[in-house]
Parts: sequence; structure tokens; C-alpha cells
Amino acid sequence: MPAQTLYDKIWNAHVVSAQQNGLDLIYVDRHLVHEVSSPQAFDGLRAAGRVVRRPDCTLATVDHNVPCVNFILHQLIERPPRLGGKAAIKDPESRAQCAALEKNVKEFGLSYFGLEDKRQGIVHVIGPEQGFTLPGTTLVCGDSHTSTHGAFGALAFGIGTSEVEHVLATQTILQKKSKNMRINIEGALPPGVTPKDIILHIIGRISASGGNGCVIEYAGSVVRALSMEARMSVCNMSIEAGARAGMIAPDEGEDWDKAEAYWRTLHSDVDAKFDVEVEIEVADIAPCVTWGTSPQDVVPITGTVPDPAGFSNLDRRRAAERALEYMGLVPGTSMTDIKVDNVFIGSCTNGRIEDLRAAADVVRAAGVEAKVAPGVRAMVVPGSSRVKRQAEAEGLDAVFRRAGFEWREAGCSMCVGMNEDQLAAGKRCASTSNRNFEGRQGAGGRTHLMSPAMAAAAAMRGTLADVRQFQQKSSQPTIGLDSAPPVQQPAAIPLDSVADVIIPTAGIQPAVKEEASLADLPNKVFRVLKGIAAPMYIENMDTDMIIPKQFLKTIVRTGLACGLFYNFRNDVNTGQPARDFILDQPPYDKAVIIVSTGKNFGCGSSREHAAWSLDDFGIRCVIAPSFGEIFRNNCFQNCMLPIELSVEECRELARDAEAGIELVVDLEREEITRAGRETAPIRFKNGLVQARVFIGWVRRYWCDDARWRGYRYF
Ligand SMILES: CC(C)[C@H](C(=O)O)[C@@H](O)C(=O)O
Ligand code: SF4
Repeated sequence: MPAQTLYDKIWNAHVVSAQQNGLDLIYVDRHLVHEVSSPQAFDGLRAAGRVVRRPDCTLATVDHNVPCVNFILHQLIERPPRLGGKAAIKDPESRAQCAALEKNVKEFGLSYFGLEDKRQGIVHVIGPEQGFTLPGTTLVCGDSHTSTHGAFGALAFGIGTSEVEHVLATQTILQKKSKNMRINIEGALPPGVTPKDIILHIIGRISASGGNGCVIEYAGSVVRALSMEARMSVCNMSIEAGARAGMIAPDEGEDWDKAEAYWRTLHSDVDAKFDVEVEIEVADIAPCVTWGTSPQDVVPITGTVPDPAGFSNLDRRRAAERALEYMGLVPGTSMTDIKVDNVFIGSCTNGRIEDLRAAADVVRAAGVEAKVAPGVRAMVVPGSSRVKRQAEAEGLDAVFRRAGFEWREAGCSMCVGMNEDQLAAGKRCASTSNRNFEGRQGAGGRTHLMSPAMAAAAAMRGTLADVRQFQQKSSQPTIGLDSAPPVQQPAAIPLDSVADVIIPTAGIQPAVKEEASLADLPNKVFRVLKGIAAPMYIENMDTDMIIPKQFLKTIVRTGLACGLFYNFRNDVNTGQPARDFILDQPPYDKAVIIVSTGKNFGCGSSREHAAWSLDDFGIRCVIAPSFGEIFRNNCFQNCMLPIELSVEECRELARDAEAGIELVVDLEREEITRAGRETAPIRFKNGLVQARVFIGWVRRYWCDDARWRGYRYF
């Protein structure tokens, strides 16, 4: 048997059947479900008359839409219909989305941590907390930060809503295997440098598209010494590095005796080959902050706002100019001179107990009398109800409250602003979350990403601040390392209905038969597409830009064209149409193709709403140098073809698009030509595979084996 990586081993153990088009049907051990990406999936099941195949391996919770204000206040508010108790959801759309999940879990018989459940919390905090996440398993969720669970040596990745439906129905998923990338992290961690600084530094180094097409394994002595919380923070932001997933080989486990033999095999073999290897020396890292609107826009806190003129890549320079304008910053400003209005400590990256302890340490180090700086609104939002209770048992809430922080209920909160916790336009937030995208925490809001300790320092100082100045005053140990003092965790609440045994699935190879011929393909699948192409020049066009969060509250797939590129097409303050965006100007208002010269189109969130809104506008094909992986899959699911070309080829096509020349995408000839021009056609990179995948994706697949009944339908 050739040497294998950790990723290879888990993948190979879960292949149900290898398809001819380069895709594998993978068995899914665990499926986490939340209210935003699931309503349309359950509707699909109902329409097809199907049940959930493994309710015992499916766990649902509400997190994005839940109010995080103190529930004592809530008890005074009228209990809304069907969602009584701890948190009253005032916004009707948020309430409808949570109510839809509540109805669906009842109808389909799923385990559910609802609003009143002591185990409720952010989906990526509760999975590990409840022992639902296990080494060697495959775990998926309709959420991009599913990469978090890779910290346990699981293969965990985010999927779109159509894929959620497929997993619910079949407990399998059709995927293309990624490349192997290893990031070796070595050296002695300097004071004040936390796991968040390590991952921000890595993204700054390899870029937000550096992990495109790869699963990253984090390795090296620094990683081995990290606590589980710290590993989760690192794996969580693999998606911000453009990777499909992040993983760390497991080394210890409470259920060791049950699964020891299998778990011990979960490491990359010594001579395993990686497609990409990166070396990181942590001694050189300082506490980091972001200055722009991509997680790759990172500088040490001792640095200054960079000058876009310093970027040699044109798309990067454009993105930096746009980012500085959005962020209201001028090149050369010291990072520590930047004033903040808000501080947010929470999210699936940094809402765990260890994060809250680290932030509280800084607040304590500031002195018993010290308060949050005047004019700053600072809030702490635990990642789960259990984290909240643990923090209260340790007295952390008192430390925060005394200093003037708001102490909140568990949920996603201001990480995404789908509840009422939103950053106002023009306000600046020091945030422990993972995305500093335009409008991420609120339309027009400005986000700087950093560690919990740095965010606490910013709250106390009122500007971005170097946490080391606080830590010198105290003798707190560096956080995130296993050397931190062990703290008694309350006993896990048993999760009765969830199976607790991993079942490696190797060796089960059900026959797969193709049911439909090409003639049965939906009309939307084109053979030749001719039409106007809209050029776009933004690197890392994230799905928050393609469709912002307020449009994610829908429970249907249609009518989303109005949300497409909303913040580009409308004045964020007045909501009035701006009419200067390319898709609002003739002839591009009839565009059927988008040509992006910038890499990593559709990065970030797994929201299939991005594909639905493009579809609703009439876009059938997106051409770019690379794509966010989940977006790419979501395109296929909606019969929209993503084509990867070189940056030069994308620029060439963008020039033609700019001149209003129609493009012709010919799927069977696997080439793109310019209507009425003699220029040489541009071949699709891996054209044959691309085209076949596109056509193949929408065929019906049935697994004959009654044990699996893997089923792909459209
Ligand atoms: C709502 C969900 C689909 C989304 C994601 O996939 O990441 C959200 O969690 C986010 O962080 O933007
Ligand atoms: S990134 Fe933010 S919104 Fe998304 S799951 Fe994590 S906490 Fe929730």
C-alpha cells in the first residue's frame, strides 16, 4: 500500500463508489444542520417523498438567527408563537426560519438542540462539545466553517443546501478529491501570540486563495502542543485560506479504549507525498490584525496600513484600494492609532471557553478599576450555552461585566449580524470572528480580525492595541497551549439518540447505475451558450459580496436576483439603487456570463443563495482563475458552469467583454470563442473533465445496494 496522508486515509475509507467523471461518492458519518441552509433541503425531501436516511447521525440546532440578549429580559417579552421560552425572536423572517427548522426536525425525527435546550450553540461549537465530532469520521454541514471539526482528525467540510438535501436523503455526497497540502508550524511561540495569530499569519502568507483545491493538514511541534480549542480555531479558518478543509492528526481521546486501534492509524505516513508544503516559523510572528476586507490583509499590530501601490499584482492592488476606501483608512497609519467603536468577542473561531479565559485575563491585567474605553460598545457572546455556563462557573462573566462588557446568550451574533447584533455603517469593530468582508457584520461596518486577547485589549484601550503591553503586567501563561492549567469541565450532557461508534466504510461498493440519458437533462444545462459577459476585476469576490446576509433568511430558492451584489448595486445608507454597477448597465444587464480576472471567486460562506441569485439574474456560466470550492459545487447544482482559466486568459476575455463582444462557450468542443471574431478559441483547462462533470452532475445516480440507496436527483 503506497504511503498515504491523513486525508487520503479517511477519504479512501469512505468511498462508496468511484464515478467515471472524477468524482467519488463518499459516505458521510455525521451531519450537522442549522436553520439557514436547511429549509429548502427539507422541502426537497418532502417533494421527493423521501425520509432522512440516518436521523441517528444527524444533529440540528439554531444559531445564526437567535437573539443573544440576556434571556431574563426576554422572559419579559411576549413569547412568540411556537418558539416560546428563553429567546423571543422578534424579526419575522428569522423567526420563520427557526420555526421551519423546528417543524422539520419533528417531521423527520432528528435530534435537535432548540432555543430552550441547554446544549444549544453555534453548530461548530456544540458538535465537538457533545462528542458528535470524532476522529476518522467524515462530517459535513451546510456551513463553510465545518472545517473546524478537522481539529479532531475528522474530514469535515462545508456544503451547499442542495448537497444538504442529498446527504439527508442518502447519507452520501458526490465530491471531487482535493489535493494534499501540509503546513508545518515550528518554533517557540513568542508571548502574546495565539492560535488566531498563527492562522492569520498563515493566511497573510499563503493568501486567501492559497489553499484553493487543497485539504490542509497542519503539522509540526507547535500544532502538537496546541489544546483542542486552539486546534479548532486554526482549522476553522482553513476556509479563509481558500482550502476545502483543515485537519490535524489526533493524538489523545477520551474514548481511547473504544477506537484506539483505528485512531492510531490516523496520521500521514512518514513518506506520504503532499502536493504543496509550507513551512512556518512562529518565532517570527507578532500578534496580528487585519487592515482590509479579506482575511489575507494581515499585518503585525506593530505595523502600519499598507500602501496599495506596493502590490505588484493589478487585481490585488485594486482590491487593496477598494478595501482602504471601504475601511476609511490611509496608508502609513499605525495600526495602534486606529480607534474602534465596537468589540465583538465570540464566533465559531473564538467563542470557546479558552478564548473567553484569554480575553478575561487581559481585562483582569488592566486592573480592577479598569473599564472599557469610553464610547466603545464591547460584547462577549459565548459560542454555546455550555460555554456560557462554564464561564459563569469560573466567574469570567463577572470580570467582563465589571469592566463594562455586555455578557450575552450563545449564538453567531455579530459575526454575521443575522440577529439584531449588527455593526452600524461606518463603525469600526475589533472582532474575534473570521471574516472581515465588506458588510459582514452590518452594511457599511468595518471589521478588524484578531485574537480574543487582542480584542479585549482594544476594548480597554479604545484603539487597536498590542496585547503584550497588557500581558507584561500580568503573569498569565500564553494561551492556546496544552500547558495552560487544566480546568474542570462540567460533564457532557448525554446525546442519547446519536450513535457513538465510528463505522469505517471501506470495502462496501454498491453498484451505481445511471438512470437518465442526456436527453433527460434539465433545459438549463447548455451545450452552447452565447451571450454578453460582464467583466469583474475583484480578487476574492466572496459570497457575502455576491449576496449579503439579509437575503439568507428566505426559506425558498427563488426571487433572489434583488439581493445579487446588493451592496454594490445599492446605497448602503439609503437602500436606493446606485445604478453604476456593471450588471445595471446595458448591455451587461442582459449578461449570461461573468468573467472575473480575480482569483478565488465565490470564496467564503457556503450560502447557495449566491448561486441562486446569479441564476435568478440569468447568469449561466462564471469564468475565473479559481473558485471557492463550495461555490463551485453550488454552481454545478444549479446547472451553472464554473470554468477555470489562467489569469491571462481571463484578462483576455474580460477585455473582449469590456468591448461588448459576445462570448460563445461550447461545452462539447470545450472551447470559448468570441462571436464574430477570428481570434483563436480558448480551451477550457481540463476541458473534458469540466464538461463531463457538468453534464454528469445532473444525471440520476441510484445505488442499487439497499443498505445505501445513494441517490442523486435533480
Ligand atoms: C449561513 C451560512 C451558510 C454561512 C456559512 O456557510 O459560512 C455562515 O455561517 C457564515 O459564516 O457566513
Ligand atoms: S462564521 Fe460566524 S456566522 Fe458562520 S457559523 Fe461561525 S459564528 Fe456562525
